[in-house]
Parts: sequence; C-alpha cells; structure tokens
Amino acid sequence: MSRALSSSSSPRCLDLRSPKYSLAAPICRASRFRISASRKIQVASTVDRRCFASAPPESFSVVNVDLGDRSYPIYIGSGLLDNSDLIRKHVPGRTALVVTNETIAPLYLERTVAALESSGELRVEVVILPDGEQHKNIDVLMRIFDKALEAQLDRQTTFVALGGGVIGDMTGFAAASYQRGVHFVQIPTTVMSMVDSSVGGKTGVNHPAGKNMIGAFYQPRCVLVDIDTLETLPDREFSSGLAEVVKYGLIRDDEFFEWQEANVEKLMAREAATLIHAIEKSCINKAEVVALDEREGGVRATLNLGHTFGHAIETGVGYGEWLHGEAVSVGIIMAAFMSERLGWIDQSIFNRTKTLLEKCRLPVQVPSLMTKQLFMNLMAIDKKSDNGQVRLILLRGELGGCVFTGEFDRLKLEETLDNYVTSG
Ligand SMILES: NC(=O)c1ccc[n+]([C@@H]2O[C@H](COP(=O)([O-])OP(=O)(O)OC[C@H]3O[C@@H](n4cnc5c(N)ncnc54)[C@H](O)[C@@H]3O)[C@@H](O)[C@H]2O)c1
Ligand SMILES: O=C(O)C(=O)C[C@@H](O)[C@H](O)[C@H](O)COP(=O)(O)O
Ligand SMILES: [Zn+2]
Repeated sequence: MSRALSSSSSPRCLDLRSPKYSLAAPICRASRFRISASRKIQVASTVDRRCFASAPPESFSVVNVDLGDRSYPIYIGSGLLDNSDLIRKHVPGRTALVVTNETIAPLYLERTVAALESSGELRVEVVILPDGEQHKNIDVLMRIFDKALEAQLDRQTTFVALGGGVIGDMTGFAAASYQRGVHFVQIPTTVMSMVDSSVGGKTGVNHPAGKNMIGAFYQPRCVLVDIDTLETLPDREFSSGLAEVVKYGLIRDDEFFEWQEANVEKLMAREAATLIHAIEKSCINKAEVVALDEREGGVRATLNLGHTFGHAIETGVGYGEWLHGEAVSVGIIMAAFMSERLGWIDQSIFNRTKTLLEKCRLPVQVPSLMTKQLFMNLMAIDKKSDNGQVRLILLRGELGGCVFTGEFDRLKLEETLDNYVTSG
C-alpha cells in the first residue's frame, strides 16, 4: 500500500498525497492493479499472452503507463528479447535504428536485430556509441543523427534504445528531435534503466555545467524489460540501480520499503522472482507518478529525491567517475539527514535508510573531491530551483512521506553540507 504523504502548512510546499493502489479482480489468469483512490486510472495489468502467437512459454507481466493516447506498456519478464511479436507490434514503418554502445553490442545486438528483422518487412540500421556517462553529450548525440541521415531514415522510422540509462536518455532525445519526432522504443538492460530511466519520457544529454540540462519529455511506444540481460551486468552497476528502488519506498510506498528490508539479501543474490517483484513495483510507482504529472509540474519532482545533491556530485567529480545511483544514494542519505535535523522525520527512518543503502552496497559518504562551495555552485543550477532558490525533496512524517519544498531553514542545509563534506 502506498502511504498518504504528509501535507504542509506552507503554500509553496506541495501536498504530495499519493493515491493508493490495490489488487482488483483478475483478468485472464493474472492480476490487475488499480489506483483505488478518487482517480480510477488503470496503471498496471498483466496481459493475456494469447494475444501474441509466437510468445515463448515464459510468462511476463505488463505495467501500463496511462497517458491517454500516448499510453504505453512496460513488458517485464524473461526471454523477451527474442519475442519478435512483442517488439514488432510497437515498431510501425519500414525502418528502425537500433542505438546501443560498445559494451552491449557484442552481448545483445544480434538478437535484437534478429527479432526486429524476423518479419522480413523491416530494414534495421545500427549505430554503436562509445560507452559511459562522459559520452552523454551533444557531440556524441550527433552520431545518431549522422547515421539516421546517412541511412536516409524517414519520419516513420523507429529509434530503438538498447542499453542502460545513458543510451535510453540519448536515443529518446534523438527520437524527439530527429525530423521533429520519430517513434521510440526502449529495451533497458540495467537495473537503473529497468526500474526508472526507460519509463516516463525524460530524455536528454548532459552539459559540462550540469546533468541532463538539455533534453525533452518524449515517451516511448513500449518498454521491453528482459531480466535475463541482467546476468551480464557488473555488481557495481547492479547496486547503482537499487538506489532508485530504495527511493520509491521512501517517497511513497512504505510497504515496498519494508519488503526491500526483508528481501535485500535475495535481491543482491539476483534471485529472479525477487528481481521481477522489485522491477514491477518500481515501474508501478513510477507509472503512477508520471500519469499524474507527466511534465513535473508538482508531484513528479518527488522522483528527484536525493538528486539535487547527487547530480552535484556526478558533475563535481566528473561524469562517469561516480555512477548515477551511487551519487543518488549519497544524496538520499543527505536528504534524510537534513529531514531529521529539521525534525520532520524520526531518527529511525534515517537509520533504516542508511542500513538498507549499505546492504545494497551503495555509498553513504560524500566523495572527498566535493567541497561545500562546489556543492552550492552546482546545486544552484538544479532544474528544480525557483528564482535562484534551491528546492529539495525532503522526507516528512511517517515512512513513505515526503515534501517538495523551498521552505526550510537554510541553516539546516548548511549543517547537512558541513556534516557530509570532508574537504575544503
Ligand atoms: N530518464 C530518466 O528518467 C532517468 C532515470 C534514472 C537515470 N537516468 C540516467 O541514466 C543514466 C544511468 O543509467 P545506467 O545506470 O543504466 O548507466 P549506463 O547506461 O551507463 O549503463 C551502465 C554500464 O553498464 C553497461 N551495461 C548496460 N547493460 C549491460 C548488461 N546487460 N550487461 C553488461 N553491461 C551492461 C553499460 O555499457 C555501462 O557501462 C544516467 O545518465 C542518469 O542520469 C535517467
Ligand atoms: O523521472 C523522473 O522524473 C526522475 O526524476 C527520475 C530520476 O531518477 C532521473 O535521474 C532523472 O533523469 C532526473 O531528472 P532531472 O530532471 O533531475 O534531470
Ligand atoms: Zn535518478
């Protein structure tokens, strides 16, 4: 059950009351999740596999992102990379461009291209980018456009992102802007991209001065999560993605947080059923938030818990030095510390958060390179800033409660930086 979030007396402090969802009547042989509060939006369901003639015997679930005529399914399961019917259903036109990187290409490109080409009706082009956050920029983005133009891809083409969040964010932005918009499909291959970045349509690239500063909201036509691809994901990357999973529990889903506390060992052992549950619950939480506030007018900002501190760390130490989830983990702990110092949460919530992040093998200390001044400079250009004033997502009330606000005692922010910054 999602928690009702704490309200605030401040007019600039949004009341982030989240709707609850519950299990409703089964459809076919499976379950359907609904928001059971005032807004009855179907956010998630499990499809009848009979819809897909050549689907493999493995089962999969579907979480729907409800955005009216731009709604789309997130398919979650095993063996889905080879399920040609599933992907082809969402690739109209006669051409597709698969965007991936040097690490993922030898692992999963051949199968992805084979699935797309299986009908014999699609010409599939490929562009392989260099790997790493340091390449998430305008210069490397141009390589996607260069390839698309060289291959004479038209407006009916589909850009397919095969990879982690870097590839997904860049391909989505390329799809949003190539010939003013072409179709887009996400095939995430990291925990981070499966639980977060492939869903919700935030796309873009970094600027040397700040993370994701250039981009667009642009939704995919479907997200295909094949959990088998996680078999090759390095441990450090695996842990990184879990920072966002912990985030969902903290901002809106106390039961999910408690489930994580109870199942973290199985999660870290990559047990399939546990992994699938974590991905499904994360996608359901994200889909609900995105359906309520696609373009971050209010409640969507809560998905940024820890990110104001975290993005400052990623930019400050140099893109790629710290992984996104590592920086977010430290950001989450700083936000929790500050919330506790403000008297907004009990110390036990801070302690439980720290323990869970540590069990996910995530850092909870600021890198030594970060000075207080560097934090302040980088945080000032955060996209959530309002008229030069930093606004933060802070925890408030019971576990699962948070607020997005610029109305807090600035001394507590200073105190937080003083407590966590070790240098200069
Ligand atoms: N758009 C959003 O809503 C959103 C949400 C969260 C994060 N992000 C962005 O996502 C990026 C981080 O994503 P990420 O953590 O996936 O990093 P990433 O895309 O850099 O991938 C992590 C590393 O794992 C490799 N890799 C990917 N899949 C693999 C696999 N199956 N097997 C082996 N290696 C594999 C990649 O080549 C890379 O080296 C950041 O730029 C962050 O800002 C965006
Ligand atoms: O989807 C969202 O909204 C998020 O904030 C998800 C974050 O985990 C993600 O890192 C996102 O890219 C951050 O967005 P930004 O607007 O702060 O760049
Ligand atoms: Zn993030």
